[in-house]
Amino acid sequence: MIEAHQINYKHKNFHILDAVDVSVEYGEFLAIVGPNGAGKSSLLSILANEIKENTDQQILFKNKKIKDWKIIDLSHHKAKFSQHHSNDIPLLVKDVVMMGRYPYFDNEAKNEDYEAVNFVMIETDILHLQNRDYNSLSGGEKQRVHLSRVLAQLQNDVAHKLIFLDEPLNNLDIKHQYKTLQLIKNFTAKANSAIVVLHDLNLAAQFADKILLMKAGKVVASGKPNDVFTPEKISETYSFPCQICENPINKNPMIIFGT
Ligand SMILES: Nc1ncnc2c1ncn2[C@@H]1O[C@H](COP(=O)(O)OP(=O)(O)OP(=O)(O)O)[C@@H](O)[C@H]1O
Repeated sequence: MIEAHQINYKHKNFHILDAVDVSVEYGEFLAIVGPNGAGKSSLLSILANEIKENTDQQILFKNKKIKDWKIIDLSHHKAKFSQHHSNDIPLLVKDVVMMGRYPYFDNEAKNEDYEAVNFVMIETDILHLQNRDYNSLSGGEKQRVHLSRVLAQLQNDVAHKLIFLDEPLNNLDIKHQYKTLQLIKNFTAKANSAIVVLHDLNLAAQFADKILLMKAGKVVASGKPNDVFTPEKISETYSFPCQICENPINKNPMIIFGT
C-alpha cells in the first residue's frame, strides 16, 4: 500500500526525521507511538504528501511515487485527520462534514454526497448534532465532527484506501475512544489501511497490527505489539519505568507505568 525508505527531514541543522523506513500493507493498522517531539506528526505529514520541502523522500503509494499522483485522485484514495483543528468555523456541523465531499463536486452537493455525510455522522455518533453551530460544540464533539469529515472523504468505491490519523483520541471520552478505534479497525477489515499516531500504548497494543516506536526522529523498533512492547524498549524510549503483563481478557501486552 505505502512504502517509504530512508525518510530524512531537517530544519536548519536539526534532524526531525533521520533515515526512517515505514511500510504498510493492505488491511493493516499501523500505530506510530513515541514521546513528545519524537517526529510522529512530521512523519505522518510526509507520508500523507503534505510536506515536500527539506525532505528526501522515496514514498511509493500503490507502487507509484506519491508525488506523481494527481492531487484529486489522491484525495479519493487517502485522507488525513490532523492533530490541530480550527476552533472557529462559522458553519453548521453537517456543513463541516460536507467539506470532506469537496473533492467530489464543483458547485452543488449531489445525493450521494448527502448520503455519505449522513452515513458517517451516524458512524461517529454526531447525527444529533448535525444542525448545531460547529463553534458551540465541546472539544470532543468537534473532534468527532472532523473524524466524520475525514471519513466522508473516503466514502467511495475505491478499493484499498488509506487513512492517516494524528492523535484522533484527543478529548474523547472512553466510549468514544473505543468506538473510534473500532471504526478504524472495521475500515482496515475491508482491506483498507490506517496509520494512526497514538499516545495510549495499551490501546495501540489492543487495536494495532503493527507498531512503529520512535524517539528523537529515529525508529527504535517496529513490528507486532508483542515484539515492540517490551519493558526495556518502552522504559528506554520514554525514560520512564514500566512493567508488562498479559492482559487477562485479550492476551495483549498490558503496560503498567511508574513501576
Ligand atoms: N517546522 C519546524 N521547524 C522547527 N522544528 C520543527 C518543525 N516541525 C517539527 N519540529 C520539531 O521536530 C520535532 C518533532 O515534531 P513532531 O511534531 O513531529 O513530534 P511528535 O512526535 O508528533 O510530538 P507530539 O507527541 O508532542 O505531538 C519537535 O522537536 C518539533 O519541535
